[in-house]
This record gives sequence, structure tokens and C-alpha cells, in this order.
Amino acid sequence: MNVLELKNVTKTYKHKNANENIDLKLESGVYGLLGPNGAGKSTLMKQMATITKPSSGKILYNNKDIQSLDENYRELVGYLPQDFDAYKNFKAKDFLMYMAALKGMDKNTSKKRVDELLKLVGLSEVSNKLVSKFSGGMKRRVGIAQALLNNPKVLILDEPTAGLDPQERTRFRNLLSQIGKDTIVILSTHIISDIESVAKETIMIKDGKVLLQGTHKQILEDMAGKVYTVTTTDESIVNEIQKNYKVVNINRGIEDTSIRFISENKPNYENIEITKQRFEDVYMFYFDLEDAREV
Ligand SMILES: Nc1ncnc2c1ncn2[C@@H]1O[C@H](COP(=O)(O)OP(=O)(O)OP(=O)(O)O)[C@@H](O)[C@H]1O
Repeated sequence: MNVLELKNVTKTYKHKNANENIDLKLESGVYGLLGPNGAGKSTLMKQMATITKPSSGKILYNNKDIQSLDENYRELVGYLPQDFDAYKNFKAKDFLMYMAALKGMDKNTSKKRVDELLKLVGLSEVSNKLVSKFSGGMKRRVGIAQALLNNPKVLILDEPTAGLDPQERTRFRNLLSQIGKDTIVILSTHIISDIESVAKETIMIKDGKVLLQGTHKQILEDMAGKVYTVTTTDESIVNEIQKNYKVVNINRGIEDTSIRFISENKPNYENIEITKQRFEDVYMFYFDLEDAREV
């Protein structure tokens, strides 16, 4: 059994609810926590990692409160904080050995595990280099490795792909698919493509509340019939659509313009087509698109 349940979790900072009445049930597999800046993703993850306690509500691991499980729960958790910074004056390998010691792992097990992890995150060849000389993506990979040291059953990764280049991202996604077989993996991001390919379920969060939780298929099905494209030469129609609807994309061609937008009902325009929905349409429907795309 490997189940993490959040029951009516609320976290209040100075009269403001960073998380409000959150109910979630997570089992082995990868969950993507998607939401704009300030939505409450980090706060939620910090509570799952026991860095901070809920103001009210409970978090249960296999039906037991994680606060009362205490060390027994923390031993099962791997956590990559958003602002993780490896001690810069350590060499990569020494840093991971140090983190393993802090986690109470014995030296022989640590040595083996550290070598394994350095290989897994593609840092074996630079294991004796100072972390201070690493690129942002390499430092993030050190962070991912330290979260995996104790073979966690619950892996909490706060924006793990920040700073990773496309190749590093692909490697990371493959790694997660592997780990997600028998581990609860929760990763936060505002990059849709990070979770599109790897998450079994996506949890969308806004203003501290869960808007929806579902598989990609379910979430996309809910958007069916809400995405339209109008192709026109008339700029005033483009302006009108921009004013009245959530626009996902405008494609200005030589002869005409195609404008893709979201609407609950079919508007009355010439050359309007229902368009197959994509995940970025979903993001646009619930949030704004500005930081949803991979950069
Ligand atoms: N320690 C704190 N004290 C006061 N307010 C806080 C604290 N931590 C978070 N908040 C507030 O709680 C809300 C949620 O913040 P949180 O960092 O959880 O969001 P997020 O979704 O992780 O955002 P981002 O993507 O920018 O990291 C924000 O309004 C934030 O300002």
C-alpha cells in the first residue's frame, strides 16, 4: 500500500489562505501539479514534505497522520525544494555523501547509491567537480539526485525542470516514468509539456484551491467543443474575438488570419470551425497562457 491522502487541508499565512480545503488522494504514479505563480503549489508540497504543518485538516500516509508518523514518514520522503541550492563548495559526489549521512544512511550503502544516482542524472563524469562550477541545469540534477538518495516512496519535486535544457528535460521525464512505477511522485510546474507526457494525472490549482484532478484524457474530454478557430481577412473580427474571448493563438498569414479561442457556446462567425482541443487550451481556459509554454 502506498497512499497519500490530504483531507480538507488549509494553510493560512497572515489571514490569507495559501491552500484552502484541499482534498486529494495520491497513489503510486506521477502527478503533475499545475498552476500559475502564487497558486499555492509550493505551500502544498511543503506540507506533504512535513516542512510546514497544515493550519487545519490532515495528511495521511497509508491511513496514518504524517505528523504522528514523524521520522517513520520522513524516511520515506524525497524532497526537492523550489529554492534548493547545493553547498557550492562541495564536489558533487561529496555533497551527495553528506546528504546521505544527514539522512542516516550507512557509508557503504551511500557510496553505492551515490554512484548509481550520479549515473542516473548524468553527472558521473563531473562527480569530482565543485558544484559552484555547475550550470543551473546541472545543479538542479544534483538536487534531483539528493531527493532520490533514500529510494523514497513519496517523491516531492518543486519545479524540478527549472533551468533544464530540452535534452535534460527528456532524460528527466524518462527517469520519472521509471520511478513512478512504485513511488508517489508529485511534481509542480507551470510548463505544460513537462507533465503532458509523463503524468498519470494532473492536478490544477488556482488561488489555493484544487480546480480539477484527472487524467489527460479526462481533462481534454471536458474541453471538447469549446475550442474554435475563425479564419478571416477582417481585422475588426480579430479584434472583437480578442476582446470577448480567451484567445489561445493568432496566426497571421499572408492572405488571412486564423484565431484560435475558447468559448462555452458556438459564436456566430463566418468560417468558424470547432478545433481539436489541446492541453494548452485547457490551461488557457482556467488560467492565462503567458507562462504555460516551454521556453
Ligand atoms: N511563508 C509565507 N508567508 C506568507 N505568505 C506566504 C508564505 N509562503 C507562501 N505565501 C503566500 O501563499 C501564496 C501561495 O504561495 P506558493 O509559494 O505556495 O505558490 P506557488 O504556486 O508555489 O507559486 P510559484 O509558482 O510562484 O512558486 C502566495 O500568495 C504567497 O505569497
